Amino acid sequence: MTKPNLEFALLTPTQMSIVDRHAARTISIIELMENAGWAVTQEILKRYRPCSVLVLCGPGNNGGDGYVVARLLAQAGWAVYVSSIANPKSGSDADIAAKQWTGMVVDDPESYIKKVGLVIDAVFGAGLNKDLDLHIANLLRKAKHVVAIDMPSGVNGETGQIMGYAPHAELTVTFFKAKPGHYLLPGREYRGELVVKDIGITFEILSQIELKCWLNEPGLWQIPTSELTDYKYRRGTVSVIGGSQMIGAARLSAHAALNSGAGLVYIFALGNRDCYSASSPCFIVDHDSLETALKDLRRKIWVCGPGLLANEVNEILPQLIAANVKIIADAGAFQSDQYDMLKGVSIITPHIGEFERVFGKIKGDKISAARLAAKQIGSVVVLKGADTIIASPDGRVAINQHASSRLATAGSGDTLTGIVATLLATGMPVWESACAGVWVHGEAGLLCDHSWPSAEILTENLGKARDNASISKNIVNL
Ligand SMILES: NC(=O)C1=CN([C@@H]2O[C@H](COP(=O)(O)OP(=O)(O)OC[C@H]3O[C@@H](n4cnc5c(N)ncnc54)[C@H](O)[C@@H]3O)[C@@H](O)[C@H]2O)[C@@H](O)CC1
Ligand SMILES: Nc1ncnc2c1ncn2[C@@H]1O[C@H](COP(=O)(O)OP(=O)(O)O)[C@@H](O)[C@H]1O
Ligand SMILES: [K+]
Repeated sequence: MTKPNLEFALLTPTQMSIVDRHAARTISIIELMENAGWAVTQEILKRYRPCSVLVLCGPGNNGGDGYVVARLLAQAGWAVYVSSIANPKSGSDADIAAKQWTGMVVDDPESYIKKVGLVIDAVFGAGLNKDLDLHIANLLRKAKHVVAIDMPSGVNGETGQIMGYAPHAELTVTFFKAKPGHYLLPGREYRGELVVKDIGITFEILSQIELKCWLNEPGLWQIPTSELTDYKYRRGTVSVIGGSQMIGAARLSAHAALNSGAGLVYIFALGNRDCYSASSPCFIVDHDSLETALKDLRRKIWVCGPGLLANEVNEILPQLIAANVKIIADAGAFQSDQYDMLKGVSIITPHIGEFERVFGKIKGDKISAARLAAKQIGSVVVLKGADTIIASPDGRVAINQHASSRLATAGSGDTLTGIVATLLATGMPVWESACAGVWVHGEAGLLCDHSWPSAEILTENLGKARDNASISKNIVNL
C-alpha cells in the first residue's frame, strides 16, 4: 500500500477536530489559537493599510481566534472594535481569549459595519452546524471588505454548500490544511484568496486520520515522462469506438489521445469509416470485426460513448466489458437509471446532468454522491464541472481546481476521455489516470493563447500540458 499524499490532503471539519485533539497533547488549544490569530494578523498586515476594523466574534474557537486578531491588530496601532455575536462559554479557551481583549466592545455592530474599513469574520468556522440565523446573515450582508478566519461563516467546510448565507470574503486564512469546502463550489466563490497557515501542528498527526480527500495537483499522481528508449507500444494503445452518425466526438477523443502522447490510436467505426480515415492520417481505422480487434492483447484501453447512440452503446459496451478490457465510458453510455450497464467499466466521466440521469437527483453533496456512485458500479467516477470531483470506489476523492471556463465548450468532454485513455494506457493506476487526465485537460485550457478555444484548439496544447504535469509544482500555501 503506497503512503497517502500529505501535501495535498484536505481535511473535513470533523477530521480537523480530531487533529486538534491529537495536537492538544503537545500544544495547548490556547496556544494554537494564539498562533492562528497571529497568522491571520500577519496576512492582514501584508495586504491592507491600517484602517478601522470590526471583528465579529462567535461563541466558539473561531470567535476565540477573532479576539486574538483584535488584540494583535490593536497592538499594531489599528482602530479595532469587537462585537460578540454570542458570548463564549465561561472558562472555555475562547473565553480566555475574549478576556484578553481590553479594547472597545460594541453592542450595535450594525452601526459600525458599514463605517469600518475591514470586517473580520470570526463568527463560525469548523463548528458551523446549522443555517445562519437571519440576524447574523443580515449583519454580515452589510460588510464591504471581509477577511474570514478559517471559513467564511455559513460555508460548510465539508461540502462547500452555503448554510443560509455566507459573506464573500476577500481573503480566507485557514490553518494546517485546507478543507474541501474551500475548493468545492459554491464555497470556493466565497472564500476569496485562500491562505493556509502553519500554526504548530505537526504533519505526523495525519497518520491518525484516514485521509480520503485531496486537491488534484501533480504530486498526487505521477505521469510517465518520455524515455530515450520509448516505442509506440510502450507509450500505449488507445481504441475509440466511433459512432455511425455523430463522428466528431470520437475524432476529438482520438485526437486528444494522440496529442497527449498515445503511441497508437485506433478508431473502431460503427459506420462512416471513410470519414474517420480521412480525418487524420495518424488514426488506424479498423476493418475487421470487434471480436478480432479485442483479440489484440495490446488493445486494452477503450473509449466508449462519445458520439454514440444508445443502441450503439447497448450493442458494443457489453462486448467490451466481456472482453475484460479497461473502458472509459462517457456521453451515450449514460442512459436513464441504467447504472447496472456501467458495472465493469473502469472510469465514467459524466457531467452533472448525465450523472443525475443515470444515478438520480443528487440529494446531498456532490462528493458523497460521486463516492456512492463509484461504489455502486465499482468504477472511478469523474463528476465533471468547474469543480470536477474524481471519486474512487475505495472512497478516495480528488477535487480539481486546475481548470477554467475555457473548457466550457462542446467536445471538451470528448477530449478528456482521450487524455484519460492515454494515461491509462501508460499503465498508470485507474484513479490516478483519471485525476491526472482532469488536470492535464485543465492545463491545456489554461495554456491556450486563445481565450475562447474550441475543443479542437484545446487538443493542440495537450503535449505541453502533459509535460507541465510531469514537472512537480510548488503549490502556494500547501
Ligand atoms: N483547527 C485548529 O487546529 C484550530 C482551530 N481553531 C479555530 O477553531 C474553530 C473551530 O472552533 P469550534 O469547534 O469551537 O467551532 P466554531 O467556533 O466554528 O463554532 C462553534 C459554536 O457555534 C455554534 N454554532 C454553529 N453553527 C451555528 C449557527 N449557524 N448558529 C448559531 N450557533 C452556531 C456551535 O453550536 C458551537 O457552540 C476553527 O474554525 C478555527 O477558527 C483555532 O482556534 C486554533 C486551532
Ligand atoms: N466553468 C468551467 N470551469 C472548468 N471546467 C469546466 C467548466 N465548464 C466545463 N468544464 C469542463 O469541460 C468539460 C465539458 O465536458 P462535457 O460537458 O461533457 O462536454 P461535451 O459533452 O460537449 O464534450 C468537462 O471536463 C468540464 O469539467
Ligand atoms: K469565520
